[in-house]
Amino acid sequence: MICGRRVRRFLSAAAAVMAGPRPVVLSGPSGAGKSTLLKMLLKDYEGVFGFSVSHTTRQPRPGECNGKDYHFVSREEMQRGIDNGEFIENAVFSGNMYGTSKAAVQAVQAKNQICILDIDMQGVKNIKKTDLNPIYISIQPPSVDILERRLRDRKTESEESLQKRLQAAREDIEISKEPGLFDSVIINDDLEAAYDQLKDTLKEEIEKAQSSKTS
Ligand SMILES: Nc1ncnc2c1ncn2[C@@H]1O[C@H](COP(=O)(O)OP(=O)(O)OP(=O)(O)O)[C@@H](O)[C@H]1O
Ligand SMILES: Nc1nc2c(ncn2[C@@H]2O[C@H](COP(=O)(O)O)[C@@H](O)[C@H]2O)c(=O)[nH]1
Repeated sequence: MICGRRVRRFLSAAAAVMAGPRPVVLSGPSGAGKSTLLKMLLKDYEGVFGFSVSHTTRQPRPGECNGKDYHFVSREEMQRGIDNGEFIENAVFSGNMYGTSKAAVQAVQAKNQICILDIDMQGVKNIKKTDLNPIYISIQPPSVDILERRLRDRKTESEESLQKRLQAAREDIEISKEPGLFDSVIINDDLEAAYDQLKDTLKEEIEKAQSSKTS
């Protein structure tokens, strides 16, 4: 009996190792600081994290790279991929289509890296229906007024897009308070403090990923 239990424990530990590190979902309002924080992680922990490159139908911003920041595609191409079952999740945000392809996640997991998904609240709800089993982290702004200032200063949005994003942000701020929806909710007021909190939340996974690289 004890032996059976030990074998089961051994097998489930072995399965966890074989499955690789748990992915990480970073969500939160547009402009809350998700990309800023994830770029810090990717730079400081080279080879430990890998970014799940989403598909989108929105136009690239100055400096954004196709295949690195997003796969920029037409609505027709995106819809074809969705119809062919190529996406784990997809959503319409501020009038544009976004989605996480199975290939994007597999490309990171094949390298045994911690896969980071930067997705909106609809994506969070849809990923919860899958067996991806990520760590869910919400990045929140200190207030809607500060969020608006950051988005305006970023100079990436038209007035129409900015207003849509602010409306989605108000909804996101409310939904993110739902108990159990996120493993951690980080208020990005001071950037360094928010980054420290993010690293602390991911400490165990980072250590596991680092030790599996050296062993
Ligand atoms: N703690 C902070 N204090 C001041 N400015 C910040 C802070 N964090 C991020 N920013 C700035 O706010 C703007 C929005 O940040 P960022 O682009 O990372 O947001 P995001 O959540 O990834 O947005 P989106 O979902 O639209 O891609 C950027 O110009 C960034 O430099
Ligand atoms: N559900 C998904 N949401 C995504 C995905 N990729 C990005 N996003 C979210 O969209 C908004 C807007 O992004 P932006 O780059 O246009 O500012 C933001 O909240 C992202 O998190 C995705 O694959 N699925």
